[in-house]
Amino acid sequence: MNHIVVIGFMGSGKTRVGKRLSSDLGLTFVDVDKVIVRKMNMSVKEIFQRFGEPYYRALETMTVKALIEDKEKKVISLGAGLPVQEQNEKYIKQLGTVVYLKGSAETFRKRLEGNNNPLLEGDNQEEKIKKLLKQRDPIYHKFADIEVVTGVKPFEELIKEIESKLP
Ligand SMILES: Nc1ncnc2c1ncn2[C@@H]1O[C@H](COP(=O)(O)OP(=O)(O)OP(=O)(O)O)[C@@H](O)[C@H]1O
Ligand SMILES: O=C(O)C1=C[C@@H](O)[C@@H](O)[C@H](O)C1
Ligand SMILES: [Mg+2]
Repeated sequence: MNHIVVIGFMGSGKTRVGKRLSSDLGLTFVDVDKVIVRKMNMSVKEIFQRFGEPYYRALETMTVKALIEDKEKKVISLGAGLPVQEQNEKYIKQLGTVVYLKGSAETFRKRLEGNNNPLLEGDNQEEKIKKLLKQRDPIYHKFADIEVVTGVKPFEELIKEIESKLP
């Protein structure tokens, strides 16, 4: 399918950018985390706590597979950890045009203050963000058809840049 797929680290703006692209382009917006939360009627944190991370990852893969079969073109934001799971590699490529919102650990640290994500729980959020970003950035880069940097220019300009690069 030829969806528009927004990827990037936690706080990179996948939801905000995805929603805006969908309204500009007249397409439905789908946030994979939200699809799962709705289906399970539980927060991401609760799913991690009750069933464990591998279970959440399996739900992500199921959701992506269903979206590949969805014939209505959409803007889709993927969970930040989804592209990192090897089992999803072949599916992401089948989803559509991938837009990577790249950014610095400092940008994400500021945006993620008070965030409830299970992977950033506890002390030293800054170190956790740096370590995860270092590991994940090359993976996001590998999937990107379009790569833009978030946190350096105003939101409106970022949207214009992405829209000018879309096929
Ligand atoms: N280009 C931008 N400039 C400034 N702030 C932004 C920009 N994009 C997003 N933000 C802000 O950063 C925060 C995180 O954005 P958003 O929730 O869209 O990120 P996300 O990638 O969906 O995060 P998550 O992985 O946690 O779902 C929000 O407060 C949002 O308004
Ligand atoms: O970065 C991650 O691995 C995650 C990000 C969130 O969007 C959720 O998908 C979940 O908390 C895992
Ligand atoms: Mg989001």
